Amino acid sequence: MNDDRLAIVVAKPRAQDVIDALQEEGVYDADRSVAEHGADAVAIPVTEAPETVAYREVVQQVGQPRLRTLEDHLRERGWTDEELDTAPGSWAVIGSVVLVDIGDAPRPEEVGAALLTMHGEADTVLARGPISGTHREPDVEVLAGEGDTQTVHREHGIAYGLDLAEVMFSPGNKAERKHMGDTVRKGERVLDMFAGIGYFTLPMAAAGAEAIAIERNPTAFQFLLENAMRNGVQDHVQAYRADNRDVLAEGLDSFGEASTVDRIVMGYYDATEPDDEGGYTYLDPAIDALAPGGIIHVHEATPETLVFERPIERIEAAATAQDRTVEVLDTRRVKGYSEGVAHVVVDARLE
Ligand SMILES: C[S@@+](CC[C@H](N)C(=O)[O-])C[C@H]1O[C@@H](n2cnc3c(N)ncnc32)[C@H](O)[C@@H]1O
Repeated sequence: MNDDRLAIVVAKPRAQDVIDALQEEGVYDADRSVAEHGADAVAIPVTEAPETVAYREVVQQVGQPRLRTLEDHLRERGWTDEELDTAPGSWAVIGSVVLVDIGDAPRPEEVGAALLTMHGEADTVLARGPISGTHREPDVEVLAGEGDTQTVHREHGIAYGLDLAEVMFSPGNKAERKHMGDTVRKGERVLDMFAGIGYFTLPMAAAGAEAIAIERNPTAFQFLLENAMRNGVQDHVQAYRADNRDVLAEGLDSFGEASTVDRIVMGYYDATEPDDEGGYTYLDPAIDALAPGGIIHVHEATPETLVFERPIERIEAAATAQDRTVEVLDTRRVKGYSEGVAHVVVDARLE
């Protein structure tokens, strides 16, 4: 473990009080010298975030010290104000990996080293490039650390094993992953058409749903199977490595499943894509497989001017073509997708 991954910064006159409390709680290594930080403050390296009673008492007396920011770290490395303006404002910690959009920042490896110092739980920092292709494969570059891109990310009680160099993980979809676990009922039959490593399948199966998960990327599929076992839900996940259109064209019943499901998740930006014949590539087979009264969760990357209108219109058009009626239950913005384009979800019940 890096010795200086986490540090608290306090004004010098009070620093000794804080050090005493930290030593008492065993989170400060007394053999290490206290680093000078600016003219009037001291950076105190600690081995874990201090959450202890004695520490809180000190904070009550001297005020809340602050954790060192990325800006603090880069300033120490000589970054100018102008350069700091280009430093990343946010990043994600996924298991043992820090994932950062490096943008126009100079000296990315210094950003990597600083982030590694700040995140004691991480051993690798990756710069995130574009995610491309229908398999949604990421392009990443190791900035700092051991370069181990395989990790297990824990979120809302679910463990997601993955290799960030091989498959995507979208930190911005966290609330949506939780929502899918919260929304299913025990015993419900659900179909995850774009399952990936189990982003939505796992929380739904853990909540008691019986899930059919389809994923065509072999690497993501391998993680999906491992993750079902990792979370102890393998008996509630029936996984198919296939194109969902092929599975649905055959009919779920030809695979020994019930012919329809109660709920379908379409976690793919192009889920509402029209086809060349006036229909919809994925919506048509999905609606066909949805039981009367079933619920569909449709994701889309939507231009801001068309937010909610376009995905709702497409769902309605596809449903009408199959003599089904649509009740929109909810609409959500998940995150920004690109300049002027939002990642949105529509939940709808189809009678
Ligand atoms: C965008 S990723 C999953 C995103 C995920 N829902 C999330 O929250 O981050 C979409 C997945 O669908 C898979 N996929 C795309 N088209 C597919 C198809 N026609 N059949 C099966 N899987 C497909 C891709 O390989 C990818 O793993």
